[in-house]
Amino acid sequence: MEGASALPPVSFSLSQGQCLAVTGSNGSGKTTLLRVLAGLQRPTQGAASVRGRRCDERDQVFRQELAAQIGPPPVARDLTLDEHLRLVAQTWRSHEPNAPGQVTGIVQELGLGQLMSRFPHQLSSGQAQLFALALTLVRPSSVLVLDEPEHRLDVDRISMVIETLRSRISAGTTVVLATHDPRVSSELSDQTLHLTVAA
Ligand SMILES: Nc1ncnc2c1ncn2[C@@H]1O[C@H](COP(=O)(O)OP(=O)(O)OP(=O)(O)O)[C@@H](O)[C@H]1O
Repeated sequence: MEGASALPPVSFSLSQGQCLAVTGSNGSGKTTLLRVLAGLQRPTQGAASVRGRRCDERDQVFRQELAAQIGPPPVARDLTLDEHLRLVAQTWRSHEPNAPGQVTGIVQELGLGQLMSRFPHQLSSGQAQLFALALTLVRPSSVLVLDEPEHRLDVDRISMVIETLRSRISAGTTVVLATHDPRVSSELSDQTLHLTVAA
């Protein structure tokens, strides 16, 4: 619809190690807000910044700060999960001697060990969701932006994701997540931003 607003006016700031849960009904603008924060979309009004730097995915300094999982990630059909994760870890952590250890740790945290030799198209939808999260966590970041990290997960896997994110937040990572799950919001967030459908 021409002239329709995808996101109502919002304003917030977060300190290091805080978690904001963005809630609201379908179409209220959660993903749009996350896309703005991830620098994938410019707001038509207002501004978003991370550590004083405008959100822009083309800015390499910004990209080093913020990792986002918004929708399914692009994947290579002929690389296994293990190869994907090692590729991302080696790209972002080339100067870290323990880059392979980072992959192992995340695979364990998210219970993906049995799936590492599969291709992405051989995963269930919930397994694909966990893999997408692993791809996001395997690279360094001080800010995580996650769109419905509980999407398609069973209750045990949601607990696993909550624990994984809780440990990142305790270690100082700032998290902004959109969620439809009150448990994710109540167990992780310091602040909640509830969006209502823009007029
Ligand atoms: N590519 C697009 N082009 C035009 N309008 C869009 C586009 N993507 C989303 N919108 C519109 O922007 C508004 C906000 O959508 P958004 O995806 O941010 O909502 P959401 O809160 O994440 O919804 P959900 O809970 O269903 O994921 C909706 O009215 C939607 O129809």
